[in-house]
Amino acid sequence: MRLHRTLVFATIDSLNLIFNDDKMASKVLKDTLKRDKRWGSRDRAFIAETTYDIVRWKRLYAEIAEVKEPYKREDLFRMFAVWATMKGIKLPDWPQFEGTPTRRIKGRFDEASKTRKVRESIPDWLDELGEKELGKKWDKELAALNQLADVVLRVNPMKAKIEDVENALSDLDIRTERIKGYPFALKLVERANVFTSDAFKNGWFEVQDASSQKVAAMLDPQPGQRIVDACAGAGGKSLHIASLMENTGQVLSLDIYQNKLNELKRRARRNGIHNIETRVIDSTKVIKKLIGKADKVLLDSPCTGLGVLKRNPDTKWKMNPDFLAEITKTQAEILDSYSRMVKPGGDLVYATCSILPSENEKQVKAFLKRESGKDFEFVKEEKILPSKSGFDGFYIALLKKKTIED
Ligand SMILES: C[S@@+](CC[C@H](N)C(=O)[O-])C[C@H]1O[C@@H](n2cnc3c(N)ncnc32)[C@H](O)[C@@H]1O
Repeated sequence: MRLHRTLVFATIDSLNLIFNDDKMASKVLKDTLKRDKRWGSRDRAFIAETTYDIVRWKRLYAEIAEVKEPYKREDLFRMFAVWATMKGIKLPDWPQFEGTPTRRIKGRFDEASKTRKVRESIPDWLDELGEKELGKKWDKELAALNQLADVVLRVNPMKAKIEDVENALSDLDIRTERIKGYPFALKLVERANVFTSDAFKNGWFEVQDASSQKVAAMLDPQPGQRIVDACAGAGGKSLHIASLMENTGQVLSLDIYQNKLNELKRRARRNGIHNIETRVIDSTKVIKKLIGKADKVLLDSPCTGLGVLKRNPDTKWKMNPDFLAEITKTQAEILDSYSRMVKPGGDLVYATCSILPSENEKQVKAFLKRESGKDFEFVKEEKILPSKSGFDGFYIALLKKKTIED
């Protein structure tokens, strides 16, 4: 592989914004990739994949390159040189790479790999937290969370059948595979930009990880029901739920951010979905008005996002040790307050994209012991571990609200 100056420079610029200006990787890349219209899909893929790789392995590469934060521009080039050397890519004779000790890099890699937190490239506090919460399982999960995420699609049954999407993408030379046990999922055999396809523009599918597709399945929405998706965000789960209800009944999608709900509405239009109504939670009244009104409530709760590190590797650098305490408090408040929307005999699904017991099963157990949870009983839960599923880490619990006679 030959390295192109503009692409390497765009990668270095992106890393500078992510590491030194605390910008989110996804947002930085979105902007960077708009910079030059002449870039083809391979050029864009190079910038995005290389940037994400170096973000994922930041601690390991920094240790090998012997650079410390805040990274100067030449430090970022040294980290890039480590990335290229580890991939077996020959460095060009640019001044930025002068004197790179290519042979020593491999030796330093072996040395650095002896310590888990350096080998797996994770901050000390997060490594300690993972071990405290997951014990021996942490080793395997941490390694799995450093694997590149697959691109998984969810076919929208309101617009297309799974074979329609397979054929449409195959016409564009994009190969897909079905995933056993996930009726609407298609996995891309190789990464590709599917967003420019007509099939996507016409709402035939959304990009949604396989584990995330299990959340609506656990909720088991039925046509005609009234379902509240209380932390709906941009609507990944709302769209799935609404499509399973075949555009009947009502999905009420709530969030504290109006801009996310606006995006949800745009996606619903593209998906041909008409049974979603959005409401921003701007006061406690929004929830109060809905007490006892929903057949089912989904709490796809805000969380540390530790289950989706393979997709968002910058989370591990942006999170801080206080965040877990803050977020578990919010999760408990959400459970206490929003569970009141479930009608007697109705269902409550609590989900996170985390693998930490304190955000998951411990949170549910504590809720069931509190006054607010006394009318609910535990039905089942699924703990999806990245090492076992190969997809994102998720937790999903189903609780039932007792009927008045109970
Ligand atoms: C895990 S994300 C939801 C993802 C979304 N359900 C999807 O499938 O695309 C959690 C969401 O909870 C929202 N949120 C945070 N605090 C909240 C609160 N107190 N009440 C309701 N939503 C909240 C966030 O804005 C975020 O969109």
